[in-house]
Amino acid sequence: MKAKPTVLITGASTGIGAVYADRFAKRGHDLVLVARDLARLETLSERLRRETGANVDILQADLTDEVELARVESRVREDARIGILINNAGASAAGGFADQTPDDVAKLISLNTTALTRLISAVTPRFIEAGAGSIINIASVVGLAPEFGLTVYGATKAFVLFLSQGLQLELGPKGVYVQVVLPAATRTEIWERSGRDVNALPAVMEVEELVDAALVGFDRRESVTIPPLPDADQWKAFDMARQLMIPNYAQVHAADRYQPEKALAS
Ligand SMILES: NC(=O)C1=CN([C@@H]2O[C@H](COP(=O)(O)OP(=O)(O)OC[C@H]3O[C@@H](n4cnc5c(N)ncnc54)[C@H](OP(=O)(O)O)[C@@H]3O)[C@@H](O)[C@H]2O)C=CC1
Ligand SMILES: CC(=O)[C@H](N)C(=O)O
Repeated sequence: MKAKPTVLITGASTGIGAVYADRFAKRGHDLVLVARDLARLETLSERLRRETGANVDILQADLTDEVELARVESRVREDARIGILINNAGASAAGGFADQTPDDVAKLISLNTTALTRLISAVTPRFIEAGAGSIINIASVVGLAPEFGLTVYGATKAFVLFLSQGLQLELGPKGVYVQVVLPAATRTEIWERSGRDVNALPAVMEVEELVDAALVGFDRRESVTIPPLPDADQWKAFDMARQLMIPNYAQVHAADRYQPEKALAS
């Protein structure tokens, strides 16, 4: 048996997921690649087998389809060789909230949050029992900035950040490492797929640089990795401001500014 855990990567047919596949195969890991486009998955897996000698399995699945998602859940639940889960598959959508139909919105939520959460839920009991395992969740800086105008997409990514931080607190002491990665604009097909021109953006990172930077964070066992953010202290200050509010939430009375008599007087 190989000493290195097998890595299951969702959304591995192209973009960020395909580069993760390349990098983990070159590090000596076997892979399970998940996406819808079988031809692309086969081309990538053949190249990786040839170049690295890795065992590469393919699981063709639309993660918004309950039955197909259940097959991927079974795989992560039952295959004890899988020790790293990369929740990368995701999509964005053009236009503002009012331009998107209820079905558009539901599909984004289903792929970006429900599928990701179900896969973590499926793998967690096994990782806890082993006292080991890693989960990499791909969020986005958009989840920190409603100002970008990608409201539902950003909300799904805020969910991924929150979920990852909660899981770090719950699973970290049980030996499970959870990393959340927040890329900013990266040159992949996601832009064209969501009807936007990547070349119109002011600054775009190349996908290899993004993944290699995220792996530096992974190797350091960082909890939150924001490859494009120049000053790490900005994230620390933001997170500290959030934590400083926590002791102030438990109160018997509403704050003075909400006391009706004081509000009337002001
Ligand atoms: N590129 C960017 O600027 C940024 C990207 N991100 C995030 O990075 C992640 C990867 O995106 P990126 O590589 O850019 O995007 P791409 O569009 O290049 O790749 C998306 C991947 O997800 C797969 N996928 C899409 N829909 C489904 C589905 N329904 N079921 C299964 N797989 C699916 C695609 O494969 P297939 O079509 O074969 O199913 C593909 O492999 C996403 O979560 C995205 O939100 C975050 C911040 C910035
Ligand atoms: C890929 C997107 O749609 C988004 N702008 C992001 O940077 O996450």
